Order: sequence, then C-alpha cells, then structure tokens
Amino acid sequence: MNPPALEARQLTKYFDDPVRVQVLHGLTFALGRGEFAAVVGKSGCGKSTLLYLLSTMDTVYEGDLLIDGVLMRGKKEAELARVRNEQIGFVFQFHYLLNEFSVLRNVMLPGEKLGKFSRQEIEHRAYEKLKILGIESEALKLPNQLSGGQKQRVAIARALINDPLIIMGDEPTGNLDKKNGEIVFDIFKQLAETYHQALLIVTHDPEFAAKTHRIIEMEDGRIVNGAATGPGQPQ
Ligand SMILES: Nc1ncnc2c1ncn2[C@@H]1O[C@H](COP(=O)(O)OP(=O)(O)OP(=O)(O)O)[C@@H](O)[C@H]1O
Repeated sequence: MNPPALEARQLTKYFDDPVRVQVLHGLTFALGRGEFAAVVGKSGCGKSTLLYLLSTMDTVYEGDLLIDGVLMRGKKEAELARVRNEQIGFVFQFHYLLNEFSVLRNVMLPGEKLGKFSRQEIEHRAYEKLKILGIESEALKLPNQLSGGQKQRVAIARALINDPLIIMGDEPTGNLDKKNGEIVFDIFKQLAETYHQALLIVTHDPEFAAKTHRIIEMEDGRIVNGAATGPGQPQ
C-alpha cells in the first residue's frame, strides 16, 4: 500500500517574537492520496502556520513531517526546494501571476525550474493542464487580460504542471465570487477523485468545507476534529 501523501507527527511550532508563544501543539494526522480535506478554524488558530510547515517552507519545528513516506527532517534547503517543486502545488488567495509573461508561460515556469522535461514537453503539459481547467483558449493572453476566476484557474494550472502528489491552498477561493468559487471547488474535487492527488485547502467558507471529503477543524493550535482518516477514505 502507498504511504500517506502527507503525514504530520506531533508537529509543534513556537514563535519567539517578542516572547515565546506556542502556536501549534503536537498535531498528528495523515492525508491520503485522493483525499480532499478542508482546514477550518477561527482567525489566528494556526492554519497558515501549519500550511507553511507542511509545505516545507518553514523548517523550524518540533515533531516530524513525512511526504510520500519520506522524512523531511535533516534535508538540506536544495532538497526541500526540489520536494516542493516536484511534490507540492500551492494555490494562494491571490494568484501571483507574472503579467509580463503569457498565461502559457506562467503555467510552464515551475516545469522549467524543475528541469526534468524538455521545453516542448513542458509546453504540451501546460496546454493539457489549461484544458483540464477549461481555459486553453486563453493560453496566449497576458494574465491581466483575464477575469479573476480565469486568473485563479491559471494559478491552479501552474500548481499542477509538475503533477504534484499534494495540492495545498490558502483561501484559494477567498477572492472569488460564488460561481467561480464553485468552479474551483469542482476542479479540486476532480483532481482528488480522477487524478488521486491529495488536497489540503484552508478555507473560511463553510459551504466549501462541507462539500469536501473531510474537515480538519483547528482551535488554538490544536486539531479538535478530523485528525483521524476515517475507514474507507481513499488512499
Ligand atoms: N512570524 C510570526 N511571529 C510571531 N507570531 C506569529 C507569526 N506568524 C503568525 N503568528 C501568530 O501565530 C498564530 C497563528 O497564526 P496563523 O497565521 O497561522 O493563523 P490563521 O489560522 O492562519 O489565521 P487567519 O485565518 O487569520 O489567516 C497567531 O496568533 C499569529 O499572531
């Protein structure tokens, strides 16, 4: 059996700014392949801090993090950068697309950075991703010629270019209207159910959270609900 896409074991985080404050209190949970989980909780409960740790961007923590069964502790920054680029796709509330490049090139950039495929192959993959997101006709436009919903779909295509095992989002629908939020939700669901990617999405939208496979509820730096993967959850 495959290991979980993501596993946190007693993840603990302190900030020392200006005094020592514990922000995460020994979080233990796993996220399987094909699972679509929402992380919810009040402002300040530690959701973004958790995402930072899980995405390997913050390496100062206690406890352990495993990605696809591999322990992240002790890895050098260059190795972590490779893990991030290859295994994790990130979608933020704001799209951070580069306006001087076409939509297609924006999607291709993380593929070029990975350096695993030829430029032609990356371009082919970028078109494929834009197609999944229903915006291949916009490929040669500049990001600022698109609507907000379309831009967010480009950002998702960019997160998918290297076929990551895990997709993380910090309020990826926070900036969208209801209709576009639903489109993005359906895309995430398809990624989990058709492509067996693991999705961990921070959201303040209860309707969005209620439609995912699993809600991980946080309170004051602890998981108070949804830490355990239920029986029958896709792996
Ligand atoms: N760099 C930092 N230094 C000190 N404290 C921090 C730092 N970053 C976050 N915190 C604190 O850690 C706690 C958790 O913050 P975090 O941003 O993870 O919460 P959140 O649940 O994502 O909130 P929101 O929903 O408002 O985005 C908060 O009390 C915050 O003030």
